[in-house]
Formats: sequence, structure tokens, C-alpha cells
Amino acid sequence: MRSLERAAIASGRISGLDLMERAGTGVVEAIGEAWPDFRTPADVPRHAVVLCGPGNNGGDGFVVARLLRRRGWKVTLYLYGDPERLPPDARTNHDRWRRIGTLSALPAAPDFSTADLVVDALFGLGLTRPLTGFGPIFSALATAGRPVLAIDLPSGRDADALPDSVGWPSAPCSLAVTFHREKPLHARLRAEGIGVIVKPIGL
Ligand SMILES: NC(=O)C1=CN([C@@H]2O[C@H](COP(=O)(O)OP(=O)(O)OC[C@H]3O[C@@H](n4cnc5c(N)ncnc54)[C@H](O)[C@@H]3O)[C@@H](O)[C@H]2O)[C@@H](O)CC1
Ligand SMILES: [K+]
Repeated sequence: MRSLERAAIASGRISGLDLMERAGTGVVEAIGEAWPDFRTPADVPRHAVVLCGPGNNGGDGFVVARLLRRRGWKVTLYLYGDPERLPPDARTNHDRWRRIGTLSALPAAPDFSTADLVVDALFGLGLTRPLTGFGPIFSALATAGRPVLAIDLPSGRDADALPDSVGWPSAPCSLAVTFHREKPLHARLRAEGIGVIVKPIGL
């Protein structure tokens, strides 16, 4: 994915920011496909809790937050990490979000009870080692029993599904929305009964 992305950007066909916008747009399309009820307006605005991480997976989360807000959703956004250290495209989408919404630092045990949907944009392809310290958050998420959409893949899991990654702490997941092509992990997710939707982003 990284080399495809680099080649697409180097060709001048598309920018990294465009890819991120397409990824976020694909996620919002997938929400309507997986949960058709969410397409129709509700009396009370629907509530999404979006968890953004320190890389471009978090950047996709900021795009999704903005697009859901535009569709009338109430959005609660938690950021894990320092906004000043976000990579450039994620930072741009953080700034765009901040023009229309607020964010808080990710608490140790967030309240997910009023969420119609939780969007997991903490970690994607860039995870390099097992997560530590996320146990209480993942437990709170599992206990809340709310639908969880993973952007690209459930945070904490290894996209390559290498054997030594079995058992790494990871977020619960109802649906994973990945981009361009499935990665090795997605076959495993399907085998576990987790939905997977692949969205084109113009690569
Ligand atoms: N590569 C591509 O072609 C595209 C990527 N996109 C998104 O970008 C994501 C990949 O972005 P990144 O490469 O920035 O990676 P991530 O956003 O998955 O994570 C990178 C960040 O996580 C930190 N990190 C890694 N392992 C950690 C651990 N165990 N504990 C704590 N911190 C850890 C790294 O230091 C870095 O700050 C994809 O999953 C996808 O969601 C999309 O925007 C569209 C195109
Ligand atoms: K994720």
C-alpha cells in the first residue's frame, strides 16, 4: 500500500490529502451500506464516537468525523497523541475538524454508552509492535456492545497477520473498511465473522 501510494503521489495523479479524503468518503459510504437505517434522518441526531490515533489512520478518522458531522451526526472525537506531531495530511484534517468541532484527549476508560457507532481510527497499517496500555479502552468498548467500525483494520492487529501477532491486544470490531485491496489480516477477520468492505481510493 505504501509503495502504491507513493507511486500514485509521485505520478502527480493524486495527492496524499486526496487519498485520505477518498478513504474517509469510502468509510462513510460503507456505514450506509452496512447499516442502512443510518441513511435516513433520525428525530434525535445519531451519535458517533471517533477515536483518532497519532498517524494517518487517525487522519482518516478526522475526515470521517467531518463528513458525519456534515450529515447531521453528533460527533465526539478523542485523540490519542499530540496534535503537533501528526503527519502532515492528518494534521490538515485535524485542523479542518477543529474548525467545526472539538476534541479531547483519549481518556483511560471512555463512555461509549450513548454511541450509535464507534469509529476506530487509532492504528492501521503503521502498527509496528503490540499495543500496551489500551486494555481498559478495548474492554470498555467490548462491554458497551456498540457497533465498532475499524478504519482499515481493528487497532492492535497486524495487517500482515504474521503468526507471532496472534493474541496481540486489539479493539473489538463489527466491520472493517479497508482500501484498494484486502490485506492478509482481512481473510482472518472474515473467518472470525467480522464484516469487511473494500473501498477504492484511486490507486
Ligand atoms: N498507505 C496508503 O496508501 C493510505 C493510507 N491511509 C491510512 O493511513 C494508515 C496508515 O497510516 P500510518 O502509516 O501513518 O500508520 P498508523 O496511523 O497506522 O500508525 C502510525 C503511528 O502509530 C505509532 N505506533 C505504531 N505502533 C505503535 C504501538 N504499538 N504503540 C503505540 N504507537 C504505535 C507510530 O509511531 C505512528 O505514530 C492506513 O491504515 C490507512 O488508514 C489512507 O489515508 C489512504 C491511503
Ligand atoms: K483502525
